[in-house]
Amino acid sequence: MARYELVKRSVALITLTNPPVNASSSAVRHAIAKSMKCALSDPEVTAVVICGENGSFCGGADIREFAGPLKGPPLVPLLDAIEAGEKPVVAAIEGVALGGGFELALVCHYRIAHSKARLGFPEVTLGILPAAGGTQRLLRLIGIPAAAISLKLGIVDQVTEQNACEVAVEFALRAVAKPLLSRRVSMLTTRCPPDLDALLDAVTMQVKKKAPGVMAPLACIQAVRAAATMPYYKGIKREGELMATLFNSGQAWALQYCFFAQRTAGKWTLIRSAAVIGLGTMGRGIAVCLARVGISVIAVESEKKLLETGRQMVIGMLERDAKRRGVSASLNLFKFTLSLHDLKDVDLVIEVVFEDMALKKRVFQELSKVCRPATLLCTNTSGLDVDALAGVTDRPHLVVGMHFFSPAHVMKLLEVVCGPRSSSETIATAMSLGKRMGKVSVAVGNCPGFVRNRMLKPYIDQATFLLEEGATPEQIDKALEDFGFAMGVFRMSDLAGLDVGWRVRKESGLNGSDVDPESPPRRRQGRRYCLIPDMVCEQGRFGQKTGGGWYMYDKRGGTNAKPDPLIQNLLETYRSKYGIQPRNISNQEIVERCLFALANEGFGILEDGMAARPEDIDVIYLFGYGFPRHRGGPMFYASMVGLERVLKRLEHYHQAHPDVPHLKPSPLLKTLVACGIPPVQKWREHIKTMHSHL
Ligand SMILES: C[C@H](O)[C@H](C)C(=O)SCCNC(=O)CCNC(=O)[C@H](O)C(C)(C)COP(=O)([O-])OP(=O)([O-])OC[C@H]1O[C@@H](n2cnc3c(N)ncnc32)[C@H](O)[C@@H]1OP(=O)([O-])[O-]
Repeated sequence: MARYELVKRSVALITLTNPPVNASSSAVRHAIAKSMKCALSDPEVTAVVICGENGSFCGGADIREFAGPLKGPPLVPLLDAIEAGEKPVVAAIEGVALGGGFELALVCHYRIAHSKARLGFPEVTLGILPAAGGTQRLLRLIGIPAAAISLKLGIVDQVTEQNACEVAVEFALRAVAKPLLSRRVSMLTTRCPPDLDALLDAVTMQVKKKAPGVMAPLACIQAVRAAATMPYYKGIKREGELMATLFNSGQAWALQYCFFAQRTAGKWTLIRSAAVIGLGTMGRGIAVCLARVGISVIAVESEKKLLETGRQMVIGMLERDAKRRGVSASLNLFKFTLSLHDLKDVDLVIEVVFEDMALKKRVFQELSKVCRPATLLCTNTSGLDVDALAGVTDRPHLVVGMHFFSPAHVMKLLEVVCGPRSSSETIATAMSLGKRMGKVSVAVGNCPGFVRNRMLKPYIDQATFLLEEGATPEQIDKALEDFGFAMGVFRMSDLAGLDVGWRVRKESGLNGSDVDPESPPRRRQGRRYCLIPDMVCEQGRFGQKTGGGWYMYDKRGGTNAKPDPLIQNLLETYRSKYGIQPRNISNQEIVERCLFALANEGFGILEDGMAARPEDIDVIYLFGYGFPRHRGGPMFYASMVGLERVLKRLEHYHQAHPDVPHLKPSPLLKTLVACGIPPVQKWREHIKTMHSHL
């Protein structure tokens, strides 16, 4: 609810953390009190800066708490104590400082505001008045009457275009030696015009005319009178009395009701209830994503034991998630069942069963029978044909892919897979549901692997070919990490698990009993194939979860990757078995082969109309594979390198490895080079095939 840290050795930085607007809930007030105590008692700390997380200082008291009894430390003594403290406190205001948030800023000894910050007292719109000294301090600061911008009025000490927090920390360091007395706003005397009574009477008349019968503005005028005529300690008492009357009035209840009603009315949605079929790792993550945004979820499993395990895991995840966000876990939104018949009324179903087409088809056929005709049927397949599933239902237009990435409740990317028969409304609903769940949703076409996984294949293939040719997993990872990836390809594969890819390769006849016995070594289906990943899996090494994969780990689930002599051995044996003379491979070759193959597939995807634009591909890689943001994404990176150079290098590598089709430059890349290399944003104009929905 508030983070406390020491910056520049002597400034205590208190960051309010209560999304979305850092309202001063009881937990936030408690955290402020605790942090201030820490800051004032720590001899290292010479000054304090208070700011809010995510570009918002504080939206005031937490209105949701108004309905219940007051919990946590009351605001007035808390704010008075901040003002009275012996160390300078600076407010760093970005976004909003409203109501109690503005009052918090007013007790700080200095205020630094971003030029776009909004400061004010909207309490009258809630039927109340600023009741933590706001009416008393603001008037002492700016006098009566006052209307102009904050800096001129002297509300803020500095306006900045920069990061207000950083500016405030520097400001705080300079403020350390200065006396605080004149900075305590409650000690100032309100500047009053000589005709105060006449002025306030005139304003009262105006208010009565403009808002007849409305109590809060009139109470505000009385509070202003108190600020003008009484010392602070009496004025604040008067403010409190006026608040007490307003707070329990029907007008305040009605206005606060309107505040929330207005926001609820805007939340119209097609999807109120959903079902998740399959409670494996993915299904559980998806179920949590749905419940987190208030959608009721029916979770389905095929066996009692699996259902019970899934139930316990989901509850654990929800509780941890709710604790982290400081809200209560939405367990009541869940129903767990073994029967698909319970899904007859849901608005949307997400199928997350095993990656097996026949099984998925059976589920979709069954869903067609049990769900009402308007229910959307979504699949979380990571690469199977969405249209083939649509084909077994009675409503192909309502079938769409929603491809989440593991762990689904953490990873931001969602690929919305548009089949040729998915209707625009279906796609729009899936896209908006993704947005509601806080995902970055990208609409993609229905091709094997969709965008993220389709591009990943050539990238990983290159890495394994480089292993054959003489590189080690450590060397390849290091080159990619130096490029900017948080993890190289092998460390990343160990984290994700190697078994899924192994199974997919078996199913597509690339290894196992379906392989043509006549096929030459290290070739499958007419192209180069590296057997090393299969050999690693055959040893039961599936990555971090089994304690070993491309690296070794100290335990199952361990994350500390160490080079494994066993892998080194395996590589040497492999090379000598197939007569490969290992060579020294440069980091440049590693980066070029992996990243140009990745981008080349991206050009292919654009050409096939499976992504609408290069920006979509880049966003998929930023959020779905941790592509280094400062490189812009694979397509933008290619444009930065220069498409001509990318083309030349691909031609060079393809010549050296003619049995690797992924290195053959895509026709779109050639076209773009031939037509003068337009900027990324214009590539779309050169694509011939466009997907109808993208
Ligand atoms: C002691 C002291 O003297 C007194 C007694 C007080 O301090 S009384 C309190 C005084 N403070 C206010 O009157 C500020 C009221 N809020 C606003 O004016 C606006 O919200 C905003 C800050 C200018 C942002 O506008 P927005 O257009 O960007 O988004 P939004 O959709 O409006 O809001 C985004 C989400 O934030 C929620 N929210 C906003 N302010 C909140 C608040 N103060 N308390 C609780 N929730 C709040 C809102 O319900 C919505 O939630 P959800 O719908 O997403 O679940």
